[in-house]
Amino acid sequence: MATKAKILIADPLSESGLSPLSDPKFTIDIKTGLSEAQLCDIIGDYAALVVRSETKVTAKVLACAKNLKIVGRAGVGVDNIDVNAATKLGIMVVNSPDGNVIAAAELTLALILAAARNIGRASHGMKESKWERKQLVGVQLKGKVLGIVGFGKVGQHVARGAVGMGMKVIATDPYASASIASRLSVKLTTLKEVLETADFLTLHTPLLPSTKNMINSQQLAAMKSGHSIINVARGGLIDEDALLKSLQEGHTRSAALDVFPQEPPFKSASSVALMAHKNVISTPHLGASTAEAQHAVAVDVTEQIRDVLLNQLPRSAVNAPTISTSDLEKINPYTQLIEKMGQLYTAHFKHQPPSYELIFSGSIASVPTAPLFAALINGLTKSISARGTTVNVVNAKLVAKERGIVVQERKVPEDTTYSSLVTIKGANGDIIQGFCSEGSGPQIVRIGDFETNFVPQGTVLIARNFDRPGMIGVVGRILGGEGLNIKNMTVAARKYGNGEKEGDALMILGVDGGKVREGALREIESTNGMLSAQVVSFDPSEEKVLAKL
Ligand SMILES: NC(=O)C1=CN([C@@H]2O[C@H](COP(=O)(O)OP(=O)(O)OC[C@H]3O[C@@H](n4cnc5c(N)ncnc54)[C@H](O)[C@@H]3O)[C@@H](O)[C@H]2O)C=CC1
Ligand SMILES: O=C(O)C(=O)COP(=O)(O)O
Repeated sequence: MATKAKILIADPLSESGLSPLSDPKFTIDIKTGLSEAQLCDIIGDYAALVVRSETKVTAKVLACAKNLKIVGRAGVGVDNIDVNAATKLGIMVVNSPDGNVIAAAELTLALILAAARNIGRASHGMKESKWERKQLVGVQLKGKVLGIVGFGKVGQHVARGAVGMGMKVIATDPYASASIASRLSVKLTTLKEVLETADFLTLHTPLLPSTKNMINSQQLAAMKSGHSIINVARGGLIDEDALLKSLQEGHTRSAALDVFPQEPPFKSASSVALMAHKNVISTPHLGASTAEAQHAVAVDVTEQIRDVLLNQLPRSAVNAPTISTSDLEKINPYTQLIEKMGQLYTAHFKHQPPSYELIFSGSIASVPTAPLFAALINGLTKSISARGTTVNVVNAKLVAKERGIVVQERKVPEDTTYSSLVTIKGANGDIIQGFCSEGSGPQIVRIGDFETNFVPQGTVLIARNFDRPGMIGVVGRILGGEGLNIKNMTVAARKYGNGEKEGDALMILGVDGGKVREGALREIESTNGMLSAQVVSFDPSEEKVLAKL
């Protein structure tokens, strides 16, 4: 990396968690509390952005982020990030799916206890010299039913604690594992049964269009009288006006809320009225706020930012495939190979068929191939896309769809002509083949009907000519006249199709000393005996990169 990659930390992060970024390749700016406009003004300079739940990473912010490769969410929920907009722009979004789970579950347990024993009201009264022993008689948790909506990581840990306190725990989650539930002595059931049986209801789903306002007046009415509701997930899951009405009617006994539709909630009339109710305990989104959780989420995210800025795949991307480090090591040389094969395909065959077969033979057939698909799309579209368009594992599928490119992948592990061979075959039968060797990296072994063996690097001129004496000399003279050197040369003979009957060959020349001008290329092409000529420039900066992101 020639220039330092700039990283913006836009929400408060644990200082101890920043150590993965203490590398001379990076500069870190900490600027918190920025408005959308302020963020738009400065984000263009940054390669990485780190946020928690406060900063809203909107489509507008992302559109201004011309150099942004990655947004790191130091926490679980990514509802403050426009993930779709990021995906379209090829910007990776990563989070920390585990770092604050225990913290969120422990706050939930604290709030269940607080709601059962009126701790908020009692503490508040004591500050006002009120000794309210009679008014604040609570309920016992042992033997009561805890209903969990969303039996993921936080929900499961809450269940462990609640079972430990002698509660009966039931949960609803369409994707929950029955074996985990049974191991934790939790009954998995429908939302209807959870609502009808729970004495305490706790929410642990993400905020999604399908979960927004999932607890509304209808659901509250279905619950038994005297229940308590705890929300340490997201404010938008509960209809606040409906909950306030239910509290006012005494149908809901108490509520404990850590999260609100707008945060801070003080400008929202609904939130303010709800928080003011005597049986509501509220906390300022403290679910993840323990020293341990903040250290864990910061390390989790800064490590991934470091990896992505060094062109490696992260371990928990929200909008890209996750690939193990060992698979990634195997894939890396092939991402370069396939990107170059794609580039060669577009340059040499001068057309883009609507569909391709991407065939992996030998050992490469056994690794996950999503980055290789992305490398193909990048290579095929590189010379014909607007400059600066990023194609990577994040947006490759979208770019392919937009350009109407369909790729069928085929894996043939038993084919071992080479230890690993990659074939790109267009719908009309045009083929490029290549493999990676340990010593010299990517190599091209077939272009169309011609068998060859060359390393795709630097500037390469490919000319098809009738196989007759003097052709190489002509090309050498024209290039020499342009001040260009031929640094290596391979002649590829026809091996496939009509074999030698055509009487032509491919000349593949590595050219040094500058660009091959369009005029020189036309002069070569119009030489008697020459059939076609193209130049492909393989970007030297990409020779060393790992899986392209
Ligand atoms: N207050 C705070 O500071 C914190 C809040 N959170 C919130 O808690 C949420 C849950 O976190 P994790 O358990 O780590 O996530 P998770 O992804 O492990 O679990 C979420 C579960 O919700 C389930 N789900 C989705 N839609 C559902 C529906 N309609 N009905 C029932 N279940 C549904 C999913 O199948 C999944 O099992 C996060 O999305 C985040 O918004 C997380 C950490 C801290
Ligand atoms: O991780 C989550 O989803 C949280 O809600 C934690 O939010 P925070 O990082 O504390 O702003």
